[in-house]
Amino acid sequence: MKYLHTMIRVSDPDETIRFFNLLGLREIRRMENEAGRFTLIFLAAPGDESAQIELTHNCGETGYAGGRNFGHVAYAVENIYESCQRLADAGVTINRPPRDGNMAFVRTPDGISVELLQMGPALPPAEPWASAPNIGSW
Ligand SMILES: C[C@@H](O)C(=O)SC[C@H](NC(=O)CC[C@H](N)C(=O)O)C(=O)NCC(=O)O
Ligand code: NI
Repeated sequence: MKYLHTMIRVSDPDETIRFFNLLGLREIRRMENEAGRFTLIFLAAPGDESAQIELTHNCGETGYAGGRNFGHVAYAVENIYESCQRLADAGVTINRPPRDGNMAFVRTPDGISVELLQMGPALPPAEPWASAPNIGSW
């Protein structure tokens, strides 16, 4: 068996694509279904195209409230501080800052939790992250 993708339903596909673009993912294909009034958009990191996230947008459907049964999707990043700074500069809330130089959590525009993990060993503590508080329900 081979892992293919995780699917999340999204209220605003363009806003969600912009979010994942900040993480370095790029759209690799999309499927419009006129009859079903939905669009599927697949994104992956260049060089890691086999690990995809599928965005499902149902026309006119918004206001998703996250089910407790879904946890998060996780990505390994080259530099957790640079990734979080890029997200923060773009207005994304860093809900669980990388105080330990290793792990951070953010959320997609619909509130899906995304874990960011430092590739390899944790980085040394660095401000502003070392003393940054959790934000929101974390
Ligand atoms: C292409 C393949 O990866 C799919 O996931 S298609 C699965 C299919 N999706 C839809 O019908 C999208 C619109 C639907 N209204 C929805 O919101 O899912 C499907 O069977 N979805 C049902 C599901 O529970 O995933
Ligand atoms: Ni699917």
